[in-house]
Amino acid sequence: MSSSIELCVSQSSWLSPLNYIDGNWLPAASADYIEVFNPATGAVVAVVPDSSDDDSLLALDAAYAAFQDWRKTDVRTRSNLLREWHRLIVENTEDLAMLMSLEQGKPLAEARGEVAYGASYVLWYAEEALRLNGTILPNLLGDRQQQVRIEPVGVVACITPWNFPLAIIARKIAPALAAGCTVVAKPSEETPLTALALADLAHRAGIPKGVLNMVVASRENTPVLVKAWLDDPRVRKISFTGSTAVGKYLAKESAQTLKRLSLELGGNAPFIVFDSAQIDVAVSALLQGKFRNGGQTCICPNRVFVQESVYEAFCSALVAKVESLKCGPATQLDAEIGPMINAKAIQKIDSHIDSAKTGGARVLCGGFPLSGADFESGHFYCPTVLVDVPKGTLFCHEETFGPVVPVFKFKHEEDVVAEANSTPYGLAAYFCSEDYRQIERVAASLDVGVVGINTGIVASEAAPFGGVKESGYGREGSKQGLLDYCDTKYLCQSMT
Ligand SMILES: NC(=O)c1ccc[n+]([C@@H]2O[C@H](COP(=O)([O-])OP(=O)(O)OC[C@H]3O[C@@H](n4cnc5c(N)ncnc54)[C@H](O)[C@@H]3O)[C@@H](O)[C@H]2O)c1
Ligand SMILES: O=CCCC(=O)O
Repeated sequence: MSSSIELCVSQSSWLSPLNYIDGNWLPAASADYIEVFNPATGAVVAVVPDSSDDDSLLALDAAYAAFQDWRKTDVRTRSNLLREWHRLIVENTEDLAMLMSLEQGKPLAEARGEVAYGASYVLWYAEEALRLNGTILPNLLGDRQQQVRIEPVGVVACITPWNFPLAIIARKIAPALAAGCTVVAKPSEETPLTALALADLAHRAGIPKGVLNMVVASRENTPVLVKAWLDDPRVRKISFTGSTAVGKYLAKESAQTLKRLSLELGGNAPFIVFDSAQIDVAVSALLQGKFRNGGQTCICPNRVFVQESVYEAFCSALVAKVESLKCGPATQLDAEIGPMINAKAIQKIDSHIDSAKTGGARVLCGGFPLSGADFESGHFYCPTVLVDVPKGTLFCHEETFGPVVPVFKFKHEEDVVAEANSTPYGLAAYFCSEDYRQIERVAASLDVGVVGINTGIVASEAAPFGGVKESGYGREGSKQGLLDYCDTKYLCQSMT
């Protein structure tokens, strides 16, 4: 029998938030609002401002003004403010996790994990800020000294998706502030509450007014709100995480003012099981990666390729595990898979499964949305394993973003590597093998930014995270995630 709780956020201001601009909490200039829903129940959790370009320009004015001082603020002060922000995030883990589960649906244990994960980037960049050194070049010119300085790019616009409401925005804001940039941010309209709570904690940490600004808008108003930033030369960088379609639009529209871009876009990760793999290791790696956030993770394995000699053994071990996964709302403490974000997500999953079934795939478990009292909103999908999936089905072209494992059979290493690389995406790839030569060969041949080998969990604040091809460019995490917010300035000074 599972124990259940009420999702209860003790800080009531987090449930009626406003835009955060220049250190103040403001309604939208239009005074319009939008509702935020709990994807597990369909109930309205809160209302937030439906902002437009008036609001995004106000935020930009504040960020631009604040940049003039923040860029000159000594690095120790910036680092200490980030440390204090980190401390408050950790101290408020329970409220942040409850809020995240309410608006995004992920199980509470996973939401707590995301708070720790997101906070780890804030601490990392508080530390890395202290090591952002320039260089004096070797004396080649004799009478002139050459030095290279690292400077903040300026005002950064951060635009984020709904699937990791805390971690993704934290790992943009923290390095931007560490580098000396100021920020205008727009979280997803599906999950703005956690981001606004982070802004509240940044305010309490003492981050000066105007350094961080956050505005929220409906899907309808978002293009006009963001266009004001795209067209304005004061915004020097866009850091975006979301779909490839929107990423391409931002790249095109920001070309007029030649902004720097970091684009963390969609993926279609392959997961390859070679015949030398340990089956139990491969199954558990797949479960870790695939079912994170109910399959709604950009680096989730989306296509599973299994070598023919281990195909039957792997599939039956996999099905036994998948059948035992527990779905439910975050109010049930033993739930492992929460709801999908909305009804459109359920339709997409169904369409991928239908396309595979039409091509001859067999469903070994799941294959349908869940109904009943625990699944009130209709947004829960039964964890699914499909086998004998033919090439060319929708799984091969688009990310599914749901708890579905399509399994493809393969014979030869070179064929599966070609197949793995055969999408326009290049974010993550995984494989399981115990053959060290094969590990080296395959890791080198996969056209992606992130590779998991005998593991399904790869991300950490110390690692550069990001993709190649149509999964985008730029990296988050690691030193590189800080340098992406910096410009290089070369000084050549006469010494005579
Ligand atoms: N590579 C990564 O690190 C990573 C991480 C998480 C999610 N994702 C990807 O994000 C997608 C899921 O998130 P989503 O559905 O929120 O993506 P999305 O692209 O629809 O939305 C992302 C953000 O962009 C905003 N947006 C939408 N239209 C816009 C426009 N015309 N101009 C400016 N902003 C606009 C949205 O309001 C939201 O804040 C998936 O493709 C997933 O793979 C990638
Ligand atoms: O969805 C993408 C982010 C996932 C991660 O940070 O590991």
